[in-house]
Amino acid sequence: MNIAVFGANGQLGRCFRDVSRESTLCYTFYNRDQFDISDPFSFTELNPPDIDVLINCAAYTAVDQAEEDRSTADRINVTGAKMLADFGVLHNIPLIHFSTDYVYGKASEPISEDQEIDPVNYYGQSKWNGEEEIRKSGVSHLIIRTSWLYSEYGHNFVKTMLRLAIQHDKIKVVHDQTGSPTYAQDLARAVDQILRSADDDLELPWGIYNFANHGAITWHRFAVEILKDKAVLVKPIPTSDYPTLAVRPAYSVLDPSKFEHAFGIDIPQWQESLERCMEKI
Ligand SMILES: NC(=O)C1=CN([C@@H]2O[C@H](COP(=O)(O)OP(=O)(O)OC[C@H]3O[C@@H](n4cnc5c(N)ncnc54)[C@H](OP(=O)(O)O)[C@@H]3O)[C@@H](O)[C@H]2O)C=CC1
Ligand SMILES: Cc1cn([C@H]2C[C@H](O)[C@@H](COP(=O)(O)OP(=O)(O)O[C@H]3O[C@@H](C)C(=O)[C@@H](O)[C@H]3O)O2)c(=O)[nH]c1=O
Repeated sequence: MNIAVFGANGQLGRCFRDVSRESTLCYTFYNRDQFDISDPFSFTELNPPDIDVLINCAAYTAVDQAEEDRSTADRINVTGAKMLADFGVLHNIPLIHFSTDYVYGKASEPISEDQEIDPVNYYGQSKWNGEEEIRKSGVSHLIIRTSWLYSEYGHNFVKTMLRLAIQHDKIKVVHDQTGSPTYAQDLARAVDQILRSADDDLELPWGIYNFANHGAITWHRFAVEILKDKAVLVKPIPTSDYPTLAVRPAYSVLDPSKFEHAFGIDIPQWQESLERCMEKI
């Protein structure tokens, strides 16, 4: 099975590169310089008969910047997603795409896929609009909504905390936002597992799924766990003391049970996954 991965130099893309080294599947990776998902000319470089599955790791993920640069967020998260979906429809190639917990509205208990959509920020809105384009296109798709992704690669909260701990003896982190930290390697491995166990016709239970490591934690407690071996004070603060351009949800814990049941994959607890990641950083 031949798989084309776009946005291959982002953190999730790089986790797919790691997973591909131990996989029986044949992956081809395209970084942004090699393939811009929002540029129609990029698509002329692809040879459809050589591709069985499209995996889209490309996205505009700068949550605060998206508030002020909506057109770029739209170009990548909406138009880019649409162009990949249209390419998939034209050549009958399924698309695996990633979305975010930030598409959901207010919640107070673990969020399932049928929870109301009501993004609290523009990044979330653009990701939702991208999802809609994929659904409308008619392409066979998995849209996997994940949250609080981190890994040894790229920009993420775990690496930011480790960097701040070198620069400061006190870090302030919000204690009133709760979510599900998710190790990007677990997500890439799970997708590879799904594709390895698919039949030749690639008959999969297409649709929308949540994927997050099990467990719920605040950003503050997560920072404390990341920095437990460091000589740094992690002070809990309310969100009002950490003003940002974009609003973040107060409660954003994803329920991944639909994914686990559909694909027979057990997703680890966040503590176990964080430990594996920290060993690699
Ligand atoms: N990070 C997180 O916490 C979460 C992420 N997600 C979703 O998971 C997916 C993967 O995210 P993650 O790996 O963390 O994101 P990253 O920001 O680490 O990676 C995104 C990649 O997309 C590339 N890219 C941007 N625009 C284009 C374009 N027009 N064409 C091709 N490539 C492009 C970027 O290139 P460059 O490096 O040059 O900018 C970057 O390498 C995304 O869909 C994201 O929305 C969901 C929930 C949480
Ligand atoms: C760096 C820092 C952040 N914070 C707060 C701000 C914010 O509320 C929270 C997390 O900050 P970040 O900027 O890392 O988080 P953010 O960019 O909002 O992370 C999100 O990224 C997108 C792409 C997603 O899809 C989401 O699932 C989520 O992972 O921690 C502090 O309180 N203190 C700090 O020193």
